[in-house]
Amino acid sequence: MFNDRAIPRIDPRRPYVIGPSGLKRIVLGEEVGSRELQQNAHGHSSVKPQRSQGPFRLRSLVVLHTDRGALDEAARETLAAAAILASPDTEVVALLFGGNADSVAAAGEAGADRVLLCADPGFAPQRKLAVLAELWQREAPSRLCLPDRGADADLGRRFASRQGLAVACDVIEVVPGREVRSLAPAGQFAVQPLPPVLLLARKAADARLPFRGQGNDGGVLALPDVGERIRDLGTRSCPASQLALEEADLIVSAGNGVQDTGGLRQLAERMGAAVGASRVAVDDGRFAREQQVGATGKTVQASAYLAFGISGAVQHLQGIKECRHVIAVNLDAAAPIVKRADLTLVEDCQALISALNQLLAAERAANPVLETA
Ligand SMILES: Cc1cc2nc3c(=O)[nH]c(=O)nc-3n(C[C@H](O)[C@H](O)[C@H](O)COP(=O)(O)OP(=O)(O)OC[C@H]3O[C@@H](n4cnc5c(N)ncnc54)[C@H](O)[C@@H]3O)c2cc1C
Repeated sequence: MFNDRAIPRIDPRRPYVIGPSGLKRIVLGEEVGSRELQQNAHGHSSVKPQRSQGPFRLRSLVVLHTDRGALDEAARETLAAAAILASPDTEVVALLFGGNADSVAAAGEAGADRVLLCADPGFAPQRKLAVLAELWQREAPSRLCLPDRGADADLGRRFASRQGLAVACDVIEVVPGREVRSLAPAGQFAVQPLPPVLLLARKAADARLPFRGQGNDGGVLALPDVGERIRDLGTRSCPASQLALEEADLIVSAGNGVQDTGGLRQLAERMGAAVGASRVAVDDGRFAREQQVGATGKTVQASAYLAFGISGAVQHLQGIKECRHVIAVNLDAAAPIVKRADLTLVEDCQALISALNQLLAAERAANPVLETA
């Protein structure tokens, strides 16, 4: 175990990183790659060069579940990592579950040289394992990369276990030909010899590659009927109010500027959002202690954090530093939250909460399906 808080990442903008042990860790093809990137950045060329023209002798396989054909950031990062680690004679082959023609092009841009598509029947691990096992045998890749999240992580672990292959999870760094480093608790990371199956943590690689893959269409793989014995019971949604704040993707949060707490709770319920609060609003008894966000409350990671009447004191901002988008509603255009927010509405929050509630109520009345959703 190493104790190193400054965790190095695979960054294609740099041809390599020298680690604490003095090892050159990440090889970004040739040094030419970084010069091409600089040229692109200065507008000398808008088309990215191909990582490799081939011919290919080896293969690296990436398996991804798309979101209705779209590649999310974790998928792009995994393709980028595979492409960064591939030698010029290694072809990056991507298998996309639920992909379409658009995803073939997107995967090519993200670093794939050949893209294979396969239907996604949902949770069907045995059928997917059969496809993957066949592909593994046919292509004989030297490495399999998947994002360590959701369906990809599940399939990667099952595949490694079924094939008796060593696997590294939560990988944040790869030393080509040698070892991988994975996240471990308390700012540490664990080191293990480079295994054939890599499950990559978020941000293990920068998805903005200075090159692209060949993006060839490798055709469609059929899902074999292997008599799936695992039954998919589907997913059930629970009211956002029952969700732990740390798990919520959308949070409506109230500060001292919110007087209409009933209206705010109603808005959160109608938006399917969890409710958070500043310490002042909690101390005042308007919200429960477990709803407090900040240094002495919860640290949240929502995609969108709506801050109503919150000044944005440093202790509060500490709790929302990992939120993707922050929208602030405040009467004071100079409040500190404005600097952190991606969008600020200089507006009375009572009036806005009431208007949004009316809007959502009217929308539900016009579309009763939303009422039961
Ligand atoms: C050791 C320590 C730990 C702390 N930990 C935390 C913590 O974990 N979390 C936390 O939140 N705080 C914490 N605090 C408190 C923090 O310093 C602030 O006091 C607190 O965050 C302020 O809460 P607020 O923004 O809701 O209230 P205020 O500072 O009172 O701000 C209210 C804001 O609402 C705006 N406003 C008022 N009326 C309206 C209206 N009608 N419409 C729109 N906007 C309006 C105002 O312009 C203002 O910006 C901590 C403090 C200390 C010392």
